[in-house]
Amino acid sequence: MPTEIAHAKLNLALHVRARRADGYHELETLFAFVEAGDVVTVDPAATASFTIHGPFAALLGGEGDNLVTRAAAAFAAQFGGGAHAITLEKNLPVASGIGGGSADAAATLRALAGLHNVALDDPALFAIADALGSDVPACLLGITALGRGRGEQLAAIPGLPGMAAVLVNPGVGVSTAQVFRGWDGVDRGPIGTGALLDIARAGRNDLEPPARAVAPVIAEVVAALAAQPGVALARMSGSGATCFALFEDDAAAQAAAAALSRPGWWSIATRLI
Ligand SMILES: C[C@@](CO)(OP(=O)(O)O)[C@H](O)COP(=O)(O)OP(=O)(O)OC[C@H]1O[C@@H](n2ccc(N)nc2=O)[C@H](O)[C@@H]1O
Ligand SMILES: Nc1ncnc2c1ncn2[C@@H]1O[C@H](COP(=O)(O)OP(=O)(O)O)[C@@H](O)[C@H]1O
Repeated sequence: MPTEIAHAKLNLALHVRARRADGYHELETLFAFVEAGDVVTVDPAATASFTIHGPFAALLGGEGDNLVTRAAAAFAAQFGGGAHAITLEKNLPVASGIGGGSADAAATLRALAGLHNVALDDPALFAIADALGSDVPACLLGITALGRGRGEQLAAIPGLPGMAAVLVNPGVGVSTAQVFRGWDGVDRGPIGTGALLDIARAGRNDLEPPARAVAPVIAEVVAALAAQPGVALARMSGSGATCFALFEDDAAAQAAAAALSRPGWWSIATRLI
């Protein structure tokens, strides 16, 4: 049964550079992925079906409109391949800045591409990902990369595989569009050059102030992560509200995840891939 992990995405830094006429924003972002993720399974079937289960399934409001089924429909329109039985194990919080929906769509495309002998670097597959959302091309590749444009212009960069990471979501969903609308319009400059951890630490997430205005608890989460022993970087990811921290070792990450376990909060220790 073709199974793909929809790895959670982190924005180790996210610089908003300009507002565009098409309603999107010009970004520079350091994309990284962690081991933790949703799980998508795709099987050829006589009739199409889609089921969601897992800890955050209820937050998706049923099996109707979903980035997984949208990805499957776009794949079928382009490449054919017949009907599929698709399941989604929803382990990641929804609308949370770690690209859960984007990662699910990308995992669906990877599974279908594998089943139907479509190369992962097929430009038509990339075009489907691009049309599904700004983060879907990055999730399709699933590698550490510098993203430009609205996030779809990708250049691979050396990552930090195995580095310990903690993800914490304070249980509030925030709208990506609303957070972008709250950006103050000030271009604070590009991401630097050098080793990933150095340029990430020297960078910032320009969406953190507008996200904090929507969900003030984000400031508390970042401060709590930054105060943990062994922390190398603590920041909000994407448009929030999930925050992450990178740690010297797994033991420090596990201790931090335990220290940040509060009622209504989701926290996990994982690793960069
Ligand atoms: C902020 C980021 C950073 O990686 O991540 P998330 O918070 O979603 O995880 C992404 O840029 C989000 O990408 P994605 O979630 O795919 O967004 P899309 O569906 O393309 O766009 C949703 C809305 O966000 C705004 N948007 C998105 C991307 C961008 N570069 N500029 C924008 O202004 C637009 O208002 C758009 O209508
Ligand atoms: N499979 C999916 N998983 C998560 N969200 C989905 C999915 N399909 C559609 N969505 C919708 O996409 C929106 C963005 O979700 P998500 O990708 O989790 O957030 P973000 O892009 O902020 O990380 C949510 O509001 C949700 O309703």
